Amino acid sequence: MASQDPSDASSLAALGVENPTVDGHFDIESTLYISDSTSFTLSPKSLIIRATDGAKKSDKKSAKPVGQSSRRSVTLDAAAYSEPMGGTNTRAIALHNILWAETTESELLIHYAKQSPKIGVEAATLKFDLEDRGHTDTWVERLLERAYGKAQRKKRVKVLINPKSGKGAAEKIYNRYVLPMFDAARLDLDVTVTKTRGEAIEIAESLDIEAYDIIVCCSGDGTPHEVFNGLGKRKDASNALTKIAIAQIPCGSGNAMHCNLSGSIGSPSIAAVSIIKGIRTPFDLISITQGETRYLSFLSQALGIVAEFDLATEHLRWMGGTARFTYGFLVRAIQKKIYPCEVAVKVVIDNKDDIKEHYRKQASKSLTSPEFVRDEVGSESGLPALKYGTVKDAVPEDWEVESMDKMSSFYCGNMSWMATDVNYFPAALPNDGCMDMVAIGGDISRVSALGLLPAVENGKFFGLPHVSYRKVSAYRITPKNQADGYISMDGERVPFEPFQAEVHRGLGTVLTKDGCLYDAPGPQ
Ligand SMILES: Nc1ncnc2c1ncn2[C@@H]1O[C@H](COP(=O)(O)OP(=O)(O)OP(=O)(O)O)[C@@H](O)[C@H]1O
Repeated sequence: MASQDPSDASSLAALGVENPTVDGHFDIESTLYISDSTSFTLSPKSLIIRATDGAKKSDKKSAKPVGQSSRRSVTLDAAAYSEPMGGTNTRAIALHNILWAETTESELLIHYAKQSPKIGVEAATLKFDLEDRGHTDTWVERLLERAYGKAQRKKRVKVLINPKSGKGAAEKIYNRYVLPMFDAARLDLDVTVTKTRGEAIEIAESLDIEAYDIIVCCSGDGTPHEVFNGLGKRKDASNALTKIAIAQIPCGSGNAMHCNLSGSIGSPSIAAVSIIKGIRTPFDLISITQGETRYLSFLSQALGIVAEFDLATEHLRWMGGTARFTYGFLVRAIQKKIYPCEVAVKVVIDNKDDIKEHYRKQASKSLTSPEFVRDEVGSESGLPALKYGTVKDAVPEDWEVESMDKMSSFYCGNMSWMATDVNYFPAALPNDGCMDMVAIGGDISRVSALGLLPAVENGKFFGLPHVSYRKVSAYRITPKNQADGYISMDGERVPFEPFQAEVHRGLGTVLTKDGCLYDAPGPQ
């Protein structure tokens, strides 16, 4: 059934709202009237609230804390209707930003993430008097269905806060910007502030995986690395890595995971909304074997320029991620340092046009029905068996072996963004069973070397002729003729020794916005 449009279409257009009507009429099922003066309409992407001045309520004292672990009242948005629109007040809130909705005896409450120029978004609540209850409860459920889509509501969260990450402000960041959002969305929270290095490994290793849905790391990338490895040490590792999704609130010096999954430039409150609304997505993980050890890498492996500037410029952390990245890269590019090595690779796609096509196909599937693939694992297995053995075994015959005597930078990535503004692996996908490998020879000119970084920043890096970009499923790298050097694994230093890497398709789980892709523009 449809009724005449109760709103002013030009007002909605002025708000940038998509047309909420069906054939020029409002869908009555999506519209709720709670009084003569107040109506709510669900459009495909927004909640449209239309109310006359008399409908607003601004009693701050009546704002109640929400969620069981609230230590902070949500903000009552008294100024919500301060945008007069042609005699009425009309307001649109993106469904992505609707955190929760509920009714009391006499009120309808809508908790949402309100745009904030300073911090991205902040928790706020709209309250309305319920004069006519009508089908309000049914409509509230419909609102939540639309606002959450495929995302799980009321996720049960183990929060790990690393108080030493970044500038040491993780606890403050969590309490100020994240907790109000999580409380508003009714997440079930269990918080631990880590006391020592490596504690996140132990927590993940002994976690009751039936009691939680996600682990949120308020940290840099070192803590998620520990969490993946803690889950990977369990007897039921494969099950645990499938069951528990890992997420990050950016609190460290490197927050690449967050950049890939919520696309924001370091806003903890936007990251919180991405986690609340995040859709479980199978995520490839990589087994690394080095010496006698085996562990998991989720982000990247590097040897050469990238590893050296990342690890050898720790003393320059005060510069901030991008500036330090730029500085370290430039210094080493000018020096034309080389890092001879042998690389043996199981190549999947070695042609940039085919890689673009591979990405395009996956991206178009995300709009319809994404297909997820998880490698087969035994029913109660730990980590999956290694298909290609370890670094100590013979190199498989079908791998391509190259002696790179003038290697400048070897970088292999499992996600797109390696830092804010550094989309080094634009073709990376969460669940294609491939790592993206970029090798750059040391014999390129200084001018070309200096052009690499701006190209990473302006999205032209992928297309540069001297950038070799391949999709691979396994490789081994063996440094040659160097007593010592830097190898970086997810940004952490590991021994300067040969290592082998192998992808396990969909072994892990993350939360993405669309359930399919990283929040990155793709290869150009
Ligand atoms: N209370 C603590 N004291 C000291 N180290 C800790 C503590 N809690 C966690 N850690 C360690 O801090 C390391 C780095 O953490 P994380 O990556 O989260 O932050 P970061 O600021 O980005 O650091 P880095 O740049 O060194 O990776 C992890 O290896 C973790 O084990």
